[in-house]
Amino acid sequence: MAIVFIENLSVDSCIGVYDWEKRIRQKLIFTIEMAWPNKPAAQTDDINLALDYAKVSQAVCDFASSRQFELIETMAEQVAALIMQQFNVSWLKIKLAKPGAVKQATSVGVIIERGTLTAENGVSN
Ligand SMILES: Nc1nc2c(c(=O)[nH]1)N=C([C@H](O)[C@@H](O)CO)CN2
Repeated sequence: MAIVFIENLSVDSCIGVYDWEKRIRQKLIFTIEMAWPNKPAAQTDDINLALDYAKVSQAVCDFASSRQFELIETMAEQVAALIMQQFNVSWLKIKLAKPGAVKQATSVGVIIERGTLTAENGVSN
């Protein structure tokens, strides 16, 4: 199985349920795992056959920093859809943390998994 991952991608976003939150920007931290058949890229050493984690990271930053939602659930869902559509990813897992949200906790957030793992998208060798 092959997974391309992005760990602790930090983005400032306008996110939150309460009125005061709609007037500020808060830190969101994305950790993303994406299934990808890595063998073609590894065998040819060709970035065009790889899932480019730099391009995915930029797309997530651009999206999350320019959109406004109340719930982190909505943000996670929309980012999942963006990655799956724009980068042809058929399975992914996103952990989205909002570290400043609960004073007594290091972090809070959601984890979602979308799509299916198949032999074609990376579950097997
Ligand atoms: N499951 C969720 N619970 C809460 C969310 C959220 O997005 N998902 N958001 C808030 C507030 O915006 C909070 O972050 C303010 O401290 C509360 N609970």
